Amino acid sequence: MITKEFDTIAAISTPLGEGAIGIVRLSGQDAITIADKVFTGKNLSLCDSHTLNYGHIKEETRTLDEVMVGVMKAPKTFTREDVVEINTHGGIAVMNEILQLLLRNGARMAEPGEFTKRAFLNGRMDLSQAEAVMDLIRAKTDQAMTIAVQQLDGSLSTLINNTRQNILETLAQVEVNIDYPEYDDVEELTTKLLREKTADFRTLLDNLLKTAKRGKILREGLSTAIIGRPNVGKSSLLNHLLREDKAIVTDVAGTTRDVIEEYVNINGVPLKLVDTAGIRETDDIVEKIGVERSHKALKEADLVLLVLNANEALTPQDEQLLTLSADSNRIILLNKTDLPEKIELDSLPEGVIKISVLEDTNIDKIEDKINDLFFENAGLVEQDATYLSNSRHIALIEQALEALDAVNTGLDNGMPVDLVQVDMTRTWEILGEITGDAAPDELITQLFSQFCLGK
Ligand SMILES: Nc1nc2c(c(=O)[nH]1)N(C=O)[C@@H](CNc1ccc(C(=O)N[C@@H](CCC(=O)O)C(=O)O)cc1)CN2
Ligand SMILES: Nc1nc2c(ncn2[C@@H]2O[C@H](COP(=O)(O)OP(=O)(O)OP(=O)(O)O)[C@@H](O)[C@H]2O)c(=O)[nH]1
Ligand SMILES: [Mg+2]
Repeated sequence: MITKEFDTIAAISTPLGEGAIGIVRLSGQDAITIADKVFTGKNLSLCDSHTLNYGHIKEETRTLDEVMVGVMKAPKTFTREDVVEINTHGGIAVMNEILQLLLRNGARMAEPGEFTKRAFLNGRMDLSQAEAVMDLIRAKTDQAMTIAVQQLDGSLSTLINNTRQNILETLAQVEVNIDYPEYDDVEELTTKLLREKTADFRTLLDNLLKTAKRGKILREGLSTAIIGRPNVGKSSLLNHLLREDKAIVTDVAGTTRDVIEEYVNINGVPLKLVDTAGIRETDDIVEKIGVERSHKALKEADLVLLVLNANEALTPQDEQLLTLSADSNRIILLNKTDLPEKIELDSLPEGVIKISVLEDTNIDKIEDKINDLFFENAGLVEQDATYLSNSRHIALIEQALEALDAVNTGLDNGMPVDLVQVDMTRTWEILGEITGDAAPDELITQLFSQFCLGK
């Protein structure tokens, strides 16, 4: 493996706070020479690879810090270049001064994501794996983490590479048929092959796309709106699910004026809970804006928790909300069942859950129901499954499916095989954008620019 030659970059790779330890990282062909200029201790160029070495960082006679320096020699490193990691005390001033010193000694300030970009450009990982590095850093739940680690490990890459290889082989077979038409029915044979293969690829990509909905929820959270008319106990429910008092709860109708957003974890799935202002006709300007936002939250939500008061008869507002939410993924909650039941159960849709936030009755049933609705009772990520969770990948798989549809349409319309081949080739190219084999430079620049500094 020949690595491309780049200049030597430097950045602080740990958070810029008051950490116990901070890491200032160098990568590039001069990394070790530059580090040796400022490090007193062993001669780093003589050290074994993947060793940690004690010493001091000095600028002439002034000592900047007492450090440990990690040396990793190309090509067996994260970037496939020489990498030096100076483990400093984690103060902002210390890390900054050491970084500046390295820059004065010939290193260049790294751009966001540039270390990972080099790992990609030098062939250590493909684009989907580089994206997984970022997903992993951003993961907020166990499950989002599991998906990212699997992708970093190359699960998606393998699936895409195998499919692309399969497409190439199909295209090659078609070429052979065209070039050596030994049989009279070569046209028929070729069409049959293309049809069968297209169906196979479709099934595979369709199944992959089906994981996307779940993958997206696991990564971004399930946006959940709690709606209901004033005073039914929406904020109480939010607080209960959060196990803390985030929203103000009073017996005054119209207490919540604005939308409150909070995250809770249910079986490893993040719910982005949105508490809304009780929906009612109102003249109060602040409350009015809140109510409009509630309508918006309802429209945008993946899941709606509609709260009704069991202790009161159904009101026209309740009816309105029942209609409004009828097309959403909805769970109807009858709250305050600790009080005498006055609501007419017959007039409600099936599957209502009777709860009491006050007495903590049946709240766990809500969690079960969410599992039923979104994860068919299998909330956990399967260890070996490949999930699509990145919207760029999802869009590309959709495009690849469209290209396969075009192959089918072409075959149906009796188009010449070489024209059908064009759409098959396009499928191959689109899939290549996922792994970066066929990604334009601008895309690569844009993707890595979203990374954090020092990564
Ligand atoms: N200090 C430190 N910790 C870190 C990183 C880092 O760069 N530095 N990483 C950065 O993201 C992650 C670990 N990723 C890494 C991936 C590959 C190699 C590496 O040297 N790979 C060699 C194999 C070396 C060996 O087998 O001994 C290789 O792939 O050839 C190092 C770190 C998380 N923790
Ligand atoms: N008895 C009983 N009271 C409850 C229950 N849940 C909430 N409450 C009470 O109902 C009142 C209203 O609760 P909130 O949570 O503020 O209601 P809300 O739906 O957020 O009201 P708005 O913000 O005004 O729309 C408070 O006095 C709560 O203590 C319950 O399960 N049983
Ligand atoms: Mg409220």
